[in-house]
Amino acid sequence: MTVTYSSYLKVDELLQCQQPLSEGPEHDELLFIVIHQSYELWFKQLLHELDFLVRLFNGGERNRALHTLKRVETIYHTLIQQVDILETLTPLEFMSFRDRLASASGFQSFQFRELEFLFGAKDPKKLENYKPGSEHYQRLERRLQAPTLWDAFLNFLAQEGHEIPLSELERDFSRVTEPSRAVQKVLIDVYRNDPLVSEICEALVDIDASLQQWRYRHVKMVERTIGSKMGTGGSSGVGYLQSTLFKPVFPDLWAIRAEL
Ligand code: HEM
Ligand SMILES: N[C@@H](CC(=O)c1ccccc1NC=O)C(=O)O
Repeated sequence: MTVTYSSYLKVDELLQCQQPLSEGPEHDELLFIVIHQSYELWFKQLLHELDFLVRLFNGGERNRALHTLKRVETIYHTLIQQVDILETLTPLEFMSFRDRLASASGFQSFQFRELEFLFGAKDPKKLENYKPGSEHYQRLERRLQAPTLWDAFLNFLAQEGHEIPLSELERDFSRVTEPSRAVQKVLIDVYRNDPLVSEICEALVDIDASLQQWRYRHVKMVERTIGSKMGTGGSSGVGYLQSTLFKPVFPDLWAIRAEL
């Protein structure tokens, strides 16, 4: 069969995937679904790029790593911009279908959790939201045990001849990355002596800043939409989301800035 725009992109299948639950249905529910589905598609693309990036770091491919980092950052930029659209959803518009969401919540986005794990925000408690043995559980379990993007970067630095302690390279990957003074000393040296690798460091800082910015935009959007209501996922809502702010995923890159 000839390939056409619709057959290649599976447009008919794609357009079947937006199924509002409200009576009517309520006008604004479609926007809510479309926004979330587009986030999930971009999460898929980000996981694809970041898995590739881990391989590029392990293979010492500095130029392609930098190129991929720039693409990742551009996608995050778009994800942050998308919050603008959701901010046009007023509290009354959201309330017109919110009860239909029952206990469903962004809490349950397994791709979001996979991204967190890849960035090093490891937390076995996050698995409790999924059924043991299910595909989503297995995906998360695999990511919990796997080296993070930062681990791959440290591996790359070690291959380039930098003195990364063995305790960092062979750490327990299922744990959060802790700041390390030895790594910070290497990074300071990189910033002073290796322009391309320092550009890679800056691209990592850009991404870290974007992750934090997304959280900030999400919590302010939530605050204007549901105020102090509890979250459908069972958390306190805005208060819980505020507690997730200002946690960098690459703390060593922030720690050294006063010494540069
Ligand atoms: C009107 C729009 C939205 C509202 C009112 C909202 C509200 C909330 C609330 C209250 C929570 C806390 C968990 C809970 O108890 O439910 C939460 C978590 C979350 N939301 Fe949203 N959200 C909205 C849109 C989005 C969008 C578009 C995304 C993109 C995928 C998203 C992703 C997430 C994620 C990933 C979490 C978990 C955060 C974490 O645990 O660190 N949300 N949201
Ligand atoms: N947690 C939100 C509901 C919500 O936003 C949501 C519900 C189902 C699927 C995705 C969602 N988005 C992010 O949390 C609330 O408490 O209103």
